[in-house]
Amino acid sequence: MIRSSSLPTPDSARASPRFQPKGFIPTDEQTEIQTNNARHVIAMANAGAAKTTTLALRIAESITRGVAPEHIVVLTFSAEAARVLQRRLIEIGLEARLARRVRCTTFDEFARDSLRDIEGGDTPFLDSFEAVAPHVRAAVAELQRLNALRATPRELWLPEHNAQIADFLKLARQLKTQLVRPTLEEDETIAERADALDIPEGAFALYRQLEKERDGDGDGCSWRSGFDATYDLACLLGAGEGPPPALPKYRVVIVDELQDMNPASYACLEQLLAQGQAFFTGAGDFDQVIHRWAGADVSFIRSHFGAGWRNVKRLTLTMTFRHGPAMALATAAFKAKAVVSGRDHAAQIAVERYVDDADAAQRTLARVLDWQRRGRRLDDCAIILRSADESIAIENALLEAGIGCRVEGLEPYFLRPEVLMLRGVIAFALEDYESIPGAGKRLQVLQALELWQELSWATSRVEDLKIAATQPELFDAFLHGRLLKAQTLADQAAAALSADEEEEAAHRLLSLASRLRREGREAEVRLLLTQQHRAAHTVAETPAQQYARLRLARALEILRDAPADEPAHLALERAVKTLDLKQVAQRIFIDPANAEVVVRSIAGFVDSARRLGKPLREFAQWLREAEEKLAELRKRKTVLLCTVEAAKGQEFGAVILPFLEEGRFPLAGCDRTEESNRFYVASTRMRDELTLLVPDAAARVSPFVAAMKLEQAMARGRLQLETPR
Ligand SMILES: Nc1ncnc2c1ncn2[C@@H]1O[C@H](COP(=O)(O)OP(=O)(O)OP(=O)(O)O)[C@@H](O)[C@H]1O
Repeated sequence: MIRSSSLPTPDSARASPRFQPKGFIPTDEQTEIQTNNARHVIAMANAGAAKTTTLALRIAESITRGVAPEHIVVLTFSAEAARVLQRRLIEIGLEARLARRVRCTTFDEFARDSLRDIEGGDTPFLDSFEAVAPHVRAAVAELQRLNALRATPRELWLPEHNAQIADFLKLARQLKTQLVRPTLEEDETIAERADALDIPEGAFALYRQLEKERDGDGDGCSWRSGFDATYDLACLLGAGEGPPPALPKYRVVIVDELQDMNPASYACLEQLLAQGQAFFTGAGDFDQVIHRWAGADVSFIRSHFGAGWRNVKRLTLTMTFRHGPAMALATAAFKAKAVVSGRDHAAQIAVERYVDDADAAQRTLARVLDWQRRGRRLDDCAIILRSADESIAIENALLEAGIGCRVEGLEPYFLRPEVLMLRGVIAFALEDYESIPGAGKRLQVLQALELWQELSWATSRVEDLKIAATQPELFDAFLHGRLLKAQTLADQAAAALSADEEEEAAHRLLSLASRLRREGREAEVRLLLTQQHRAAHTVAETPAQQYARLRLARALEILRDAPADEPAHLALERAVKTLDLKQVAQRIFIDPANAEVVVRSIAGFVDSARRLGKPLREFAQWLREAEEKLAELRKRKTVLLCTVEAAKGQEFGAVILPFLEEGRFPLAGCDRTEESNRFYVASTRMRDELTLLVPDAAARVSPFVAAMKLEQAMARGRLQLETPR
């Protein structure tokens, strides 16, 4: 490994950095960071002030000075930011073959990889609240059991419903980012600790119980969900029993999005720096904290970051290069801070009023078309949404206009399980399986139907679903043999087995029966067969499954009985009402916000039928064609439809922000400062043009728009451009 001579900069190199980027000349501030001798360099700066670019310069400089790319690691909070930095290395002119060898990853991914090395194997990863919820329920049941055994059982708040479980899981994640261990001090009680943490006693008791379960029976951690790895690694590194486990020894450690760090990720970073005796450079912007839900802890970072380190240089990047003075001034007004533009460009900022969502979608589309008409690249235009479920009207408008769109941070609403499920219902009602193109899509539809009918099927049975998806006859058999048939004890048992296991079980039964017969034990044979007969005929479905089955049968009848020339949306509205999807969503999804999304995406789906005005069969045909068209459009340049979180770190020639209404952005019920940070992130993604879509009624307009003091910013911006520097 290349050691200490690799980064400290000789005076000659300081005067003229050896790495020269392509396409721009670094400012003195950038050069200072690129070539600095200090072991720790920290740069906090505004949006667009070249943080990512300068970190890329620093990396390229290290490589130019002989550090192997493999000895450099970039850590970020979001995967997108890691990708952006890796791309930026190439954009500034570092050879792609070198850039690709630099490890750019998230803190949690890094922690997961490190734990895999330390523990010598993979730990199952649960990637959603839905996947973790059964463990929470089991822990609640265990706590209730233990509590009942006490001489005087305590009154504990324990989550029962999905929404409460979601709240608990969010709280548990916060505790972990703060490195709150489940263990108690000597003589400390659970109630005392809960009190100190300012959380209900039951919540802390459950946190302890769940962590105990996750810890496994002494044979290692039994599962992890998001951010658990960072917490586990931080705990392991800080355990204090002997030397900490070895981490990969990096010579240069780079952190982008520094503001999103928390005590757990900081603990991992400190060890990484210490073990590799690494040089550190980090950059961030406190106004871009939008991940407090995931433990981003500004006060901790402000007060602790680098506090115990020696040889720390805090440097600044004062100019934004992303946009011209008008936008810089609007941002300065919005965040009440100094923002200076280093770009001579007259940014266009337009505010447009809309009457309703459909109108906002049409105006968004008009902006995109105008951008395209002026010869600008579609993929340099982004529509940024506060909430993923606001995409529906816009997706419909883009699709109808033949504009291809790619999504980040959200799922196209056509692929949401509730819409896939409805498409399955339509296909079954019309007996037109071809309306769902391709076996892959049909498989997704079958899986969505399973989910919505609240049926469980062993993962090993996915193969059966795949086969059903390829053959129309089996697709139909799935409807009658699985979805519309009351589940029996035998079905239940079979569902838990793979196809091979089921065959083996049947074979075992036959062998047993024939052996008993050979041995003349007829009574036992009869008993065996009676048991089997009973299992095959005893209905064993939950009330929810029965309700879902009857509702599905009724919805199919409604669609089949619809007059052939009736516009599809009327029959669909009746079917959707019968399916009662909102209530089912509240049961299936852990986060209550999901139930709202379900209602909105179904409404969007029915709305596309309403606008088309055609009968069901033609609507199904249109869906198929629309889907094929979409796939075709995606191969060309596409406009980006994304959430604020996904847009972070990126930049676009044109940015459109629709639905800027009080209650929608800022989103009702969310922390106001964080909402303001989100708006700051979203609006500062623009390079040349920004469109702000606001409601017609002035009283409903998002206060964020007024806070930008646009008229003033644009007038002063123009003046700045006209005045020679
Ligand atoms: N010296 C320079 N001259 C001109 N343009 C520059 C210079 N340095 C960086 N840029 C450009 O400025 C823009 C913003 O840079 P960058 O993305 O690095 O900012 P950032 O601070 O990381 O932004 P954010 O935090 O908002 O994601 C990019 O288009 C980049 O190419």
